Amino acid sequence: MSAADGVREHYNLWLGRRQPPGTEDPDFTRLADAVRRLQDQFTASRPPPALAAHSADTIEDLVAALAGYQVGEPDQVAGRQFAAVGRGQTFVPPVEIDTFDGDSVTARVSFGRFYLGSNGAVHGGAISLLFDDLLGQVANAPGKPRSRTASLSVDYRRVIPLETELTVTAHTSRVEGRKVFVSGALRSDRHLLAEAEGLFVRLLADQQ
Ligand SMILES: CCCCCCCC(=O)SCCNC(=O)CCNC(=O)[C@H](O)C(C)(C)COP(=O)(O)OP(=O)(O)OC[C@H]1O[C@@H](n2cnc3c(N)ncnc32)[C@H](O)[C@@H]1OP(=O)(O)O
Repeated sequence: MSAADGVREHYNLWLGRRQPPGTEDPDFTRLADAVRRLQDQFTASRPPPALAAHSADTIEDLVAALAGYQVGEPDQVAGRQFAAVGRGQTFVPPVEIDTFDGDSVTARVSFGRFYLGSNGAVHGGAISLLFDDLLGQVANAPGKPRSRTASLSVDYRRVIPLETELTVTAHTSRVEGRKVFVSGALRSDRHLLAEAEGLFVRLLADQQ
């Protein structure tokens, strides 16, 4: 399967499950996209004081409006909007899944200005976050017991450019008892940029 087949919803891997029918929320998806763009614009902008104050007023009004609709984790929408890039989880870099076969995944990602470290390079923590999330999804793919990250090692091979479409892949390399080892790589069209090795430990009943 590929994204070109028009079955993109099949690759919504979070917890390895499709979004329950009837729970799509296009307005929330739009909101999540707006939050991402706000993060990028905020990071990149140097507004005059009046605009900074006006922006703060506007955002504070929005925070107050949303405060009336707080829900617990089971009812949370953010991170569960599978039609949205990055499933509406605006902390994790915006990943678009292309292929997934149960044990391996290929995806694309482009880091906006929000993820700048310094001197033009993507923040190293954002790369670790990308790998933790994607490798974690592979470890928690459909039919597999729930696991958590015990260890994550990242090798930064080259400076990772902002605002450039990159390919990220992950696959289960081996399983030893409760231990699931997942490998990942981030590439540009010319270079290997970073690699990761993750150890995900399957949870015991009292750890769920
Ligand atoms: C769908 C999801 C997508 C998002 C994915 C995001 C994933 C995450 O970020 S999860 C959040 C971050 N991680 C956590 O909060 C986990 C915190 N840690 C824990 O809860 C525990 O340490 C836990 C559950 C991982 C392991 O604890 P426990 O069940 O007691 O395992 P334990 O018996 O010590 O170890 C089991 C095996 O793993 C090995 N192991 C455990 N930790 C490590 C480690 N850090 N390094 C190497 N090996 C380790 C042990 O040596 C042991 O190996 P063996 O069976 O060969 O002797």
